This record gives sequence, structure tokens and C-alpha cells, in this order.
Amino acid sequence: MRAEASATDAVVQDEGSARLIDGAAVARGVRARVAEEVARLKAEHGLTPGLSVVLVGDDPASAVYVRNKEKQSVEAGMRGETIRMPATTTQEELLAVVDRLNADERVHGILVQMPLPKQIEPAAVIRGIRPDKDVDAFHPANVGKLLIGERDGFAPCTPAGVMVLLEEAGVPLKGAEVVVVGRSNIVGKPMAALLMQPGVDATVTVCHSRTRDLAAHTRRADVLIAAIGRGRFVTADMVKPGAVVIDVGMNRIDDPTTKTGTRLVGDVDFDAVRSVASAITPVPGGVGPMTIAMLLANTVRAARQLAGVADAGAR
Ligand SMILES: NC(=O)C1=CN([C@@H]2O[C@H](COP(=O)(O)OP(=O)(O)OC[C@H]3O[C@@H](n4cnc5c(N)ncnc54)[C@H](OP(=O)(O)O)[C@@H]3O)[C@@H](O)[C@H]2O)C=CC1
Ligand SMILES: Nc1nc(=O)c2c([nH]1)NC[C@@H]1CN(c3ccc(C(=O)N[C@@H](CCC(=O)O)C(=O)O)cc3)C=[N+]21
Ligand SMILES: [Mg+2]
Repeated sequence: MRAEASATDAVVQDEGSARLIDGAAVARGVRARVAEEVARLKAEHGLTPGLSVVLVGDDPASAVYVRNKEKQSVEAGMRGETIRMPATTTQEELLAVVDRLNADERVHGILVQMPLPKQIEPAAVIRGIRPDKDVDAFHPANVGKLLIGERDGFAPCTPAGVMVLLEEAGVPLKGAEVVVVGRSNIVGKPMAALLMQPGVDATVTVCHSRTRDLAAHTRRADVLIAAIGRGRFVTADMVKPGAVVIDVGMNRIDDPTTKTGTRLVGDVDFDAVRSVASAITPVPGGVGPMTIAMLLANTVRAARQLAGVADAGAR
């Protein structure tokens, strides 16, 4: 599904500093397209896409994300539900809930919010989700399809959202040097897979905590993608002048000047890097909103595929 916003909507130019890539605006466009498609599926096929999110425990950050997912799925006309389970839930109990959702015809997308309490093995839960309802695209079947270029699987929401942002911002990727910092299964690795796929054709370097002389790599990047999990880790000296910087990081830090006493920062030192880069995503309002928009888009596709309905784009 393509986003609604045009390249000019996606970027905001400011004097003497990088363009802002407005993820919140691009995400609104994607959600508008999702809502149109949901309306079509309801009207023409009596099909209401449904997303079920399972939240185990009471991590406050997870609670915020999960609330946004439910709210935005309902706003797009979908059936959205959140199943809340106590922190003491056993793996067996969680797998039983996943099995019930696997079998429920009204449920097209299943997401089990990470992280899980320590008595539960995340890999076991991910394998328990039907691959054709795995809208997170964490199941090995979807990971494998992504790597071998089979298009009927799902692309993981965060890296897929980054790809849409790069496209909307008009960032050239063919032959470009792209450096991804981070090699997690949910961000860094699938990000690299999407960027190197034929047709996109970026030259991808993946860095991690054992990388020798990280800055030597990041300074070569035309496009730098930070998915590290350390607040303001990427400093101005690590960025090539004119580079495009995508900040996946979401780190809550203490800030006594705010009402809540905390503040969200990315993995990039935004204020300093902004004067070196040509374009940059903010946190919040960058990659985060795209993740949820892509989740909704994946859920609509899951509903279509499970019901055997053709893509409107294919007509
Ligand atoms: N916006 C969104 O929608 C989402 C945002 N996030 C955010 O993105 C960030 C990354 O998430 P995630 O991938 O799950 O995190 P992980 O902790 O799973 O992975 C972090 C990666 O960064 C690497 N790393 C850590 N320290 C350094 C260092 N000093 N130098 C170089 N590399 C380093 C690690 O290397 P190694 O493998 O060697 O340990 C690892 O590969 C977090 O801030 C998270 O909150 C995550 C998911 C969605
Ligand atoms: N199974 C699973 N799938 C996930 O996709 C998943 C997960 N578990 N666990 C946690 C991470 C993180 N994540 C985010 C989603 C939206 C925002 C988001 O909307 N951020 C807003 C701000 C939110 C705020 O203000 O706190 C923004 O950046 O503008 C952030 C982070 C999905 N994750
Ligand atoms: Mg993680």
C-alpha cells in the first residue's frame, strides 16, 4: 500500500538546518489509505479487518503504544482489541490465548507486545502465531520470505515504515551507501534486508556493539539509520555533511523541566546532527508513528489474503 502524502508534504525545510522528515504527516497519509481500503472491504466484501494486540504485564511504555494501536485501528474502521494479561502469566497461558486468536475468523492480525515477562520465551510465542496473521512479521516464515524476496509475507512494521519515509522524502537509494547501526531481529536485520533487495539496490553496512571504529563507518553513510537503543548516541562528528539521518531510537530520559519529569529522545543527538545532515527524522513524530501505520496496513493485507480478496491496487 502506498502512502497518501507527497514528497513535498513529507519534508519541512528550515533555515540553516536539515529538512525535517515528518513521520507523523506521512503516517496520517498511510492511515487514510488504510481507512479507504477498510471501507471498500466492508462495502464490497462484508469484511472488517481485525487486529488483536496482546499485552502481558504492566510496562508503562508498552501500555502507551498498545493504546495507540487500538485507537488508530478503530479510527481506520477496523476491529481493534487489546487483551491484557497479568505479569505472572505463564507461557502456556499466553500460547493458549494466541491459539484462540489463530482460530478466530474475525481476527486477521495478531501482535504480542514485546518485551515479555522473563518466564516467557519470546521465540516460542512468535512461533505460536499463524504466519498469515503475523502482522509484526517476526515469525521465521515471514523473516525467511523477506530474505528470499517472496512478496506474500509481511514486512516488519518499523523497517517498512522507514522505507516509506525514505521514498516519500525522495531519498535516492540505488547504489547509495546506507549504514544501519543495530542488528536486532526486529529492526536492524530486516532493515538491511529491505534496503539491499533488488530494485532498491542500496549498498548496506550493518554495525553493532562489536564494530571497530564505528564513526569511520557512519561517516561514510549517505543514509544513516540509527537503531541502537542509546539516547543521543549518534553525535555530529559521526555524520557526513549532507547525509540523511533516520532515527529509530525511542529512549525515555529524565527531564525535570517537563510535566511528567521525563522526555523522549532518539538514538541521535538531534540538535547537533541537524546542522550537519541534509534531512532528519525527529523523535517523537518520525519513525514511531510509521510503525503503527504499517501495522494497520499489514492487518488490512492479512484480512484480504485470509479472505481471498484481491488487492484494490491490482484492479
Ligand atoms: N520507532 C519504533 O517504532 C521502534 C523503536 N525502537 C527503538 O529502536 C532502538 C533499537 O531497538 P532494538 O533494535 O529493539 O534494540 P536492541 O537492543 O535489540 O538492539 C540494539 C542494537 O544496537 C547495537 N548497539 C548497542 N550499543 C552499541 C554501540 N555502543 N555501538 C554500536 N552498536 C551498538 C547492539 O549491538 P549488539 O547486537 O552487538 O548487542 C544491537 O545490535 C531502541 O531505542 C528502541 O526503543 C524499536 C522498535 C520499534
Ligand atoms: N510485538 C511488538 N511489535 C512492535 O512493533 C513493538 C513492540 N512489540 N514492542 C515495542 C516496540 C516499540 N514500538 C513503537 C511503536 C510506536 C511508537 C510511537 O508511536 N511513537 C511516538 C511517540 C510515543 C510516545 O510519546 O511515547 C513517536 O515516536 O512519535 C513507538 C514505538 C513498537 N514496538
Ligand atoms: Mg529490543
